[in-house]
Amino acid sequence: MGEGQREGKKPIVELDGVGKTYFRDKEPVVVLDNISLDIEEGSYEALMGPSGSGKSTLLNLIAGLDRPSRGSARVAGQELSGMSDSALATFRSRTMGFIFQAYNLMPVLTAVENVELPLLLTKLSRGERKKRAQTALRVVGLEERMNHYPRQLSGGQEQRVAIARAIVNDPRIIVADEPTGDLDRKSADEILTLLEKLNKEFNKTILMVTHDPQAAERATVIHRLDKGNLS
Ligand SMILES: Nc1ncnc2c1ncn2[C@@H]1O[C@H](COP(=O)(O)OP(=O)(O)OP(=O)(O)O)[C@@H](O)[C@H]1O
Repeated sequence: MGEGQREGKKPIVELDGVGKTYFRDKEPVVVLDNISLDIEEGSYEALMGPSGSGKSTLLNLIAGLDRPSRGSARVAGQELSGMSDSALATFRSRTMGFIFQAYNLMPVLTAVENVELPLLLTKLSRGERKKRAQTALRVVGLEERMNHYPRQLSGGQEQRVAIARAIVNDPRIIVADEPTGDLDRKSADEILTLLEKLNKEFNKTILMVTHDPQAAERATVIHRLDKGNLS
């Protein structure tokens, strides 16, 4: 047995001494101080903390939307800190699914066309793209609405379309920033149940930023961020 096999699988997210400093009027603002965090593949983890504590900044670093100022961020086996913009874009399109509070659907596109969008960057044929988009809509229970426009859908349904769009490229990790922030309790619970299904049935690793304690409780691990550090 090789050394690697004996050690077992490495975490899908490995942050070591990660910091992020922004500059405002040339003054440094330390948003993340010294974050070390491992996330195992297949886990469902929540990130909580007061407003301005750096939750979205941390999520964006893990997702490859931004780069750390200090430290090492290894995600899905790749070191993100020194990566070029184009390498980061490739990393995101292969590894990440994104869900935001504001669903960010294109109003002029139907549900199925919105879900197909991430696949336009791939070499898949038109027919294959449509088939995959329909499959993703089936997973979120919205196949019947595939030809509806966003304005013809409820907020909860719009978020389900956004989730279908997030999973259409079969990402290993889903990052969700306040995915239930704009929804009533019932729709929020439906979205949380769907995220649980993606985690349990499809083995997606999920990292969710939330202010909602009921949402965080559905995750298996809750991390708390305070003034740029995990407590
Ligand atoms: N691009 C940027 N340039 C300068 N400062 C930034 C930038 N992005 C975030 N910040 C600052 O970093 C701090 C943390 O922001 P962040 O959005 O990560 O917090 P948060 O915990 O997600 O907050 P909230 O719960 O209110 O969304 C804030 O003080 C914010 O103003």
